[in-house]
Amino acid sequence: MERIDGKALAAKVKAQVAAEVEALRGQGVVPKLTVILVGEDPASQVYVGGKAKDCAQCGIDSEVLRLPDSTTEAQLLAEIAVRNSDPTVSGLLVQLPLPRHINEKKVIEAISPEKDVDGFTPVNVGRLVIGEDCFLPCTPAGCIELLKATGEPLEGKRAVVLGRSNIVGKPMALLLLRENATVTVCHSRTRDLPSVVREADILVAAIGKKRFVTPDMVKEGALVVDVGINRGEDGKLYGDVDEPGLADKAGRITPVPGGVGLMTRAMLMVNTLKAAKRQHGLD
Ligand SMILES: NC(=O)C1=CN([C@@H]2O[C@H](COP(=O)(O)OP(=O)(O)OC[C@H]3O[C@@H](n4cnc5c(N)ncnc54)[C@H](OP(=O)(O)O)[C@@H]3O)[C@@H](O)[C@H]2O)C=CC1
Ligand SMILES: Nc1nc(=O)c2c([nH]1)NC[C@@H]1CN(c3ccc(C(=O)N[C@@H](CCC(=O)O)C(=O)O)cc3)C=[N+]21
Repeated sequence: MERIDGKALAAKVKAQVAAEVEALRGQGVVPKLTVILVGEDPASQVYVGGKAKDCAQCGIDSEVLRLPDSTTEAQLLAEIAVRNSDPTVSGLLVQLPLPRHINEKKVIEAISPEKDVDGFTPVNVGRLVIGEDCFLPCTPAGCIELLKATGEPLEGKRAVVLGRSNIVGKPMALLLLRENATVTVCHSRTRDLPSVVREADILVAAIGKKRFVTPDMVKEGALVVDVGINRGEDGKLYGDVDEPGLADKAGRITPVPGGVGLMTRAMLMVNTLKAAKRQHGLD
């Protein structure tokens, strides 16, 4: 299979954002992203560092608020409220997962929908479902951009999404539907999953299991988007798809690393720019 270059596409998207940010700054508007990180999760530390770097590349101001693991839910909600009403903050996100003593649902619901650059709040999810303008969740939006970059039409294709989480699988299915693909969603209760997956012209794997998708499950010529980020015992990153095993098949695949993760970050920059423009009546 041929690789779809997420690094190149992410660089292109960020360059476009940077050019628009520069123009906005000329009009006196400075986009800013605030990331709230609670606790010491090592993966989250890495992701948050990546986001700050992307902001710098795009000319977007960024602020990371690091709160200790002992932070109470009430304290976190109070910090969110401060950013919601701070006009210099364009986009606000709370890095997941949160420590167990904090209710994730309550926290997400506290974020102002106009600053919800993750697209996780019920208001944005609802807008997505009914096809209104909204902040698209970054990972599924990045997957669509990677698929479109292949130049292959998505319309009418049979798409299979592996996984039904609120942040990846479910919104992914909605975005593919919007592209006029015929969409099936698989999960842990799906019967005879390999035979469903074999039907896919477009396969999006987001279940969080290292190399779960084996070559026998993949149709010849398929477009495969590998969302999985699994750290192996060797310390390396592995996708949900056995990419080396697909070497001799026709089709295209996004690599891990170098695929969806980078596009997730690029789409966050797109959303932060969009938030800033809207808050200044420029969109
Ligand atoms: N590249 C990126 O930017 C991002 C990558 N990720 C990665 O994507 C992966 C998925 O993340 P996320 O959606 O948050 O994960 P969740 O754990 O929230 O969801 C996993 C989904 O996969 C399903 N599933 C689990 N095991 C099986 C199985 N054996 N057979 C069929 N279905 C199964 C679950 O089914 P059920 O609902 O029935 O339990 C669930 O719907 C992870 O590796 C994560 O690290 C996530 C976000 C961003
Ligand atoms: N509120 C919130 N929003 C998120 O968007 C969010 C989150 N919480 N929690 C965790 C997941 C995961 N996620 C990734 C982001 C970048 C890479 C990424 O840059 N990956 C690189 C490799 C990074 C590495 O080498 O470790 C790549 O795939 O090439 C991966 C995964 C965002 N998430």
